[in-house]
Amino acid sequence: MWWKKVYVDTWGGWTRECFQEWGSYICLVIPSMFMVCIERWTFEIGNFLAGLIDMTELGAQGIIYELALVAYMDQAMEREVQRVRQAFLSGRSRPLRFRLQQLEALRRMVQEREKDILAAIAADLCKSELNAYSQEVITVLGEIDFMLENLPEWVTAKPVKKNLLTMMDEAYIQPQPLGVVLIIGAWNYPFVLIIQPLIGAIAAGNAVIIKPSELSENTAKIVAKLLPQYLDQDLYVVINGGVEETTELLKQRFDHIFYTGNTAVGKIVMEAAAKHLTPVTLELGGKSPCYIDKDCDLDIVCRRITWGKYMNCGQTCIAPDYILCEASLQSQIVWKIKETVKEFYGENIKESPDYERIINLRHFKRILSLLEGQKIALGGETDEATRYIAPTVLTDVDPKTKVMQEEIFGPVLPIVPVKNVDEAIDFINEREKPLALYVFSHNHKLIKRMIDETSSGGVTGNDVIMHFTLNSFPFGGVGSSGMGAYHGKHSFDTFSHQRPCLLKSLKREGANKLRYPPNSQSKVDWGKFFLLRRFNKEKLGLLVFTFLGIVAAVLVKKYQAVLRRKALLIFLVVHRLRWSSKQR
Ligand SMILES: NC(=O)c1ccc[n+]([C@@H]2O[C@H](COP(=O)([O-])OP(=O)(O)OC[C@H]3O[C@@H](n4cnc5c(N)ncnc54)[C@H](O)[C@@H]3O)[C@@H](O)[C@H]2O)c1
Ligand SMILES: CCCCCCCCCCCCCCCCCC=O
Repeated sequence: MWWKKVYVDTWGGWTRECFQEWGSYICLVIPSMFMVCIERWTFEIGNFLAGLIDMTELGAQGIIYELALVAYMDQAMEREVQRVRQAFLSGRSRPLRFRLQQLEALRRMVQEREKDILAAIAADLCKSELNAYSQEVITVLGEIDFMLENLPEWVTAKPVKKNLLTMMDEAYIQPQPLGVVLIIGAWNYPFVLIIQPLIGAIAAGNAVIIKPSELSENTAKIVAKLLPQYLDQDLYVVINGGVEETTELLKQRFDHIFYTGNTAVGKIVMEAAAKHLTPVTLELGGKSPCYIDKDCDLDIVCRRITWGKYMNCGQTCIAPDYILCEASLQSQIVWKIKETVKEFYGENIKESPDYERIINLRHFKRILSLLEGQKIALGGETDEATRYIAPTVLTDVDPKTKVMQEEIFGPVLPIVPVKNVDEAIDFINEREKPLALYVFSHNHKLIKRMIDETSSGGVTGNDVIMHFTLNSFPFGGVGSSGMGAYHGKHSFDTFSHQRPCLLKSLKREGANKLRYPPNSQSKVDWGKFFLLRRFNKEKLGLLVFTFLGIVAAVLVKKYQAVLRRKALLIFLVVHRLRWSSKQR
């Protein structure tokens, strides 16, 4: 029956997760039209009954339970966000000491539970634990250390330059937390993509709801299990679930939404955020081009591209999506990539612990469909049972074919021949702005030109991926590859409000009279003088005179005692001279 599927999906997804995590249970088994499933004690009884009755046999009543579930989910989401907001409003996430403690606790979690985390990532992506460590855990630990080192400096108020009207006042920028932040993660680097933004959000003093990707379910589960054991349970909450649950979650009001994933869903997230005027950071994808100039060392170039393209089986947002180069370079590139693949993964790639698998059957089939009608110069072997796709290179690819119309996100590397760098630049500029751009050449000027004449989220010259590792860089897209950025200080800024604070004195009202009504030409002239530093020529003399007067007054006040002594001395000397001349 159709409802069974819906029912089982829901039961098997967020609902079960959520109730397990909250330590309460759901009641759905009272065979009656009047099912009530709101309060915890009801769930406890219901859960007991659920053990006794096979719910899938309940027929039409299942539909009612399903409706009750949806209604419950609405309320549950709302209550959960409310709970986190209350925790934020308590103010305890704000003090620097608390933020540092939480970041240290997070670091402890990663270190103490490293094995569990690596096992979960490995299970989701068929990834070796060594690779999971170097691609995800290192990044997280590095980011925490960087935050702990710099946070005390970042949280302090920064004085700003003042104008003549505020020169006697206190003016500074105070970074402040935004409030409750929603972080939605993607499956391809399932740990780092939720924990790295979490680090920034904690550092900035926010409360956070994390929604990991349902496709990397092992990592989603381990994060939901571990975080409450180490972090404040009311401020930092994990909600697991799929599209249905994320849709419910997006109906709630947040103070910032940080989303990582594909561009189409990015639009859904932004639309939902717009209903509450919630600002968003969208870490999206796209087709990242890689231009290879003929003036370069092809051995090194191909080794670096092979590493970045086939890492995580091509499922990396900033993997080189396709190569642009002169047609004559193609065969050499294919040959050198082939040699490198052998060097990296051995003769039998399937046996290599360093070669991952495609996340699910849907993506497997999607990637296979991109190969149709293409000239496969390397690879192309596949195995549906294990979702294996060999490192593949396509040559002489027509830009109009499907493989060049969507982000590949798999181990398939098309080469599109271009005549020269001019054509490569035009090719890039005619398409959506990519998340990353790569250019290889000995010619530094050519690299600079490529950077100046194109746009992309980030660029690496003579390598791939590596700009991601530098946390002094803002990491993010531009145009359809995203908006906003994070990593290091950029994360802190993303999750902070830069609040301008001006503290005036209630004294010196004389100067303030200039801005009070009634207005006059003279007041406007003074305004021009104070704010624009522009002088009315006719009044220049008067201004200079006033200024000199002020200077004289200040000097007199400051050197009063000295002047008095000097005046007395002069008087005595003059008096003495006059007296001696009289004597003569
Ligand atoms: N810029 C980056 O940092 C970055 C990093 C990783 C991946 N990506 C991009 O992400 C894409 C791959 O990820 P994905 O999108 O397949 O991941 P995904 O399927 O895990 O989806 C991402 C998140 O969106 C949620 N989601 C999916 N459909 C939804 C809907 N209809 N409404 C609301 N929420 C929904 C999912 O639950 C998940 O949490 C690629 O385009 C890749 O380039 C970008
Ligand atoms: C000596 C061993 C050094 C190991 C470190 C090597 C650096 C590895 C860098 C991996 C970077 C992973 C990229 C993650 C991108 C995630 C965002 C997009 O999907």
